[in-house]
Amino acid sequence: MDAFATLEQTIAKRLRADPGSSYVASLAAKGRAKIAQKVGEEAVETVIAAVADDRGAMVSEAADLLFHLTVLLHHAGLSLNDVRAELTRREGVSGLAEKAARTS
Ligand SMILES: N=c1c2ncn([C@@H]3O[C@H](COP(=O)(O)OP(=O)(O)OP(=O)(O)O)[C@@H](O)[C@H]3O)c2ncn1[C@@H]1O[C@H](COP(=O)(O)O)[C@@H](O)[C@H]1O
Repeated sequence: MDAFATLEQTIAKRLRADPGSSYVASLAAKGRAKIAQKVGEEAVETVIAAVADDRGAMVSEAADLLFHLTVLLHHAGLSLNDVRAELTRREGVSGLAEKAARTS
C-alpha cells in the first residue's frame, strides 16, 4: 500500500478518535473552517519555499499541505479517490480535445 493510501486509512480512523489522543481528531473537533485555514497556511508556506527555491522545504511543506488537504477532504466525506477520478476525467476531456484538433 502506498503512503497516501496508508495515510487515508489512518485519517479515517483518527477522525473518530478522542481529540486528546490525536492531532487529526483535535483538528476535526475545531471544525471544517479550522482545517481549511490550515490548508491555506500550508499552501502559503509551500509557495514561500518555492519562491525561495528551497527544495527541502518545498518537500516538507508540500507534505504538510497534502496531509491537511487529505484531512479536509475526509472531513467532507470525500477522499483522494474523488480527486483521482476528476483528474482521470480531465485526461479524457483533454484527450478528446486533442483528437478533435487532429481530425479537424
Ligand atoms: N502527516 C501528518 C502530519 N503532518 C503535519 N502534522 C501536524 O500538523 C501540525 C501543524 O503544525 P503547525 O506548525 O503548522 O501548527 P501548530 O502550531 O502545531 O498548530 P496550530 O494550533 O497553530 O494550528 C503539527 O502538530 C504537526 O505535527 C501531522 N500530523 C499527523 N500526520 C499523519 O497523521 C497520522 C495521524 O496522526 P494523529 O492524528 O496525531 O494520530 C500520523 O500517523 C501521520 O501519518
